Amino acid sequence: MLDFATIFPHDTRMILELHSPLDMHLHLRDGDMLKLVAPLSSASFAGAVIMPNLVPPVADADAVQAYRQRVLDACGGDVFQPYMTAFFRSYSEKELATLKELVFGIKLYPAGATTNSEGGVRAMKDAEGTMSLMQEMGIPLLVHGESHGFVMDREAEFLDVYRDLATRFPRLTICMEHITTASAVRLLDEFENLAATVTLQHLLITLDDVAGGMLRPHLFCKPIAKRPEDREALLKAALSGHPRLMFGSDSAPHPVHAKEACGCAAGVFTAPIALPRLAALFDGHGALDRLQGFVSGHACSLYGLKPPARTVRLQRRKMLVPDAYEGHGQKVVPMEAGSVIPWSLV
Ligand SMILES: NC(=O)N[C@@H](CC(=O)O)C(=O)O
Ligand SMILES: [Zn+2]
Ligand SMILES: [Zn+2]
Repeated sequence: MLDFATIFPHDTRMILELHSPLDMHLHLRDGDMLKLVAPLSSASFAGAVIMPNLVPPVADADAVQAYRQRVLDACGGDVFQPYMTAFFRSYSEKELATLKELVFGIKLYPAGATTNSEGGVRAMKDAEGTMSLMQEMGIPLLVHGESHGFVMDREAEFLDVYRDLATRFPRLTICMEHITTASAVRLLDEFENLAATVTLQHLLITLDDVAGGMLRPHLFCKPIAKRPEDREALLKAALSGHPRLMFGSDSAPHPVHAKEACGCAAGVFTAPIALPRLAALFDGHGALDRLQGFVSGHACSLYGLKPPARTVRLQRRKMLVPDAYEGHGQKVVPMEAGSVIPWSLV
């Protein structure tokens, strides 16, 4: 695996080759939605960490294996490695031993914090036994880190939980999923066993973009986008190549009728624009050489991943983002629908 992407600046089109890009946090759903969105991820990425918040959640070995097969079937012919996760609950040592062979990690949701998380953890102390087994067995813990407090403060309030877990389980790799605040970026540097993913939207937008003018349902997600200084801190960490910060799109498709509704579902659909939009962002900051690490290298080093060898080529040529993606009776609207991105997949 090469450390750096290959850049061909002499080409007027400017081609960027990414080696085995990975999406470290992805919702593919199931059924017809899975059939529509899986190929849009496998067209760009060599692999992805697949979230388990289906209804019912993916919470045992049989469910993981069956879901993995449905994901592979939906990706068609693309070489794509689904890194499966199981929904956190109290698991026995025997169950964890079986799961360890099948999953990348176990994903903890505080009960009710986000989409399909009702069966999540109600009291963190009930989770300790399983976490301690995970630590012994080397199974990473992925966390949706939000309290049940005021919406803008939920992540900041959860940071004490991360601190506590990182201290009490020093050999457990804990990934703070989709961080949105400057304080979470600072916490990353306090503990070697903490890692984090960050989404495309949280590098680009603030709450102003969601609700500062006309309400933009397709930018509404959990955790909600925060303040300009938070976005700056996330962007700075990503562009500077922070080794424990990884790209995780959190691409979370909901049918258009669930987004354009008086009760709007949380989740931004970014899978098909993620890599071109990231290339445009990193290019705009003169940091294209940092993209390979962000979308693959950091994750491979941290978790010892060996994704399938695949080269994904991007070019500095315009992409018009479709108004919607439709198929299999489903319709989903991507972020930046109808706009032009200066980069595209070759
Ligand atoms: N991010 C979101 O707003 N929604 C995600 C769940 C999650 O990752 O929290 C979803 O599954 O829709
Ligand atoms: Zn989440
Ligand atoms: Zn998510």
